[in-house]
Amino acid sequence: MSIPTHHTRPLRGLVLAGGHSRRMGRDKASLCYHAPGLPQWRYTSQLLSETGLPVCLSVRPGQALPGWSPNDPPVLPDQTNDAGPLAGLLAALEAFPGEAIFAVACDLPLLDTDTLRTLIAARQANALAIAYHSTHDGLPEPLCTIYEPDIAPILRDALHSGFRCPRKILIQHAEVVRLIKLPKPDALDNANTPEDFFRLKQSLQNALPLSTRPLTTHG
Ligand SMILES: Nc1nc2c(ncn2[C@@H]2O[C@H](COP(=O)(O)OP(=O)(O)OP(=O)(O)O)[C@@H](O)[C@H]2O)c(=O)[nH]1
Repeated sequence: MSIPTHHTRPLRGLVLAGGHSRRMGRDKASLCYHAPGLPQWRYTSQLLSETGLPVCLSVRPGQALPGWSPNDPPVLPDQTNDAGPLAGLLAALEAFPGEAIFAVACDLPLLDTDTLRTLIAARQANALAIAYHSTHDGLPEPLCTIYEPDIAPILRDALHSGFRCPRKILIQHAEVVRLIKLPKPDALDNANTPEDFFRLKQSLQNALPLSTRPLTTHG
């Protein structure tokens, strides 16, 4: 009889969209980088779906996602108020026991399916989390990361003790975290401020062939 290993557990995508976006000054999940009317929460969810994963959308309690319809993936509210993305992660691990969660922030406009697929292929027995090294400081990137089900007690303890920074949790439990190199160095550049929004939107437009670039960079 084969012994079940972590990487054989079913995997589910989770779009983290429950932030307050205070630095951006408007809801980061609703910003459109790729096409008018395509909010970043839906774009991220589509990327995860393209890798073949079922997806759900992580929100704060009582939060409505603008534009959400029953054709979109289901919404999963946090069980704890104002605890940041850790609350979303834990809500998903508890709602889908025995499943691993691929948690992806909604503020990564340069993310692509290759980056998601590379991380999925890096799952291995005994790694409770699989993450990329940050291009900027080499530390774990906690919000484009696979969390195996057995990491739930670690996250629950952290949440209850008020230690709510997912990156610090991964650093503190480095012995169960597998870190790999990002295939595309800017894939996890995140947009926190209006300046980030315009810079990353411009960078996406510059990557398009000249003939297909829109006339305006605003949207
Ligand atoms: N489910 C859930 N997701 C969150 C929560 N807080 C942040 N996120 C998500 O986690 C990711 C990173 O969020 P941050 O940039 O750290 O925080 P933010 O609240 O969105 O932005 P700031 O208010 O500017 O700090 C984003 O995808 C957020 O939508 C939360 O309380 N619950």
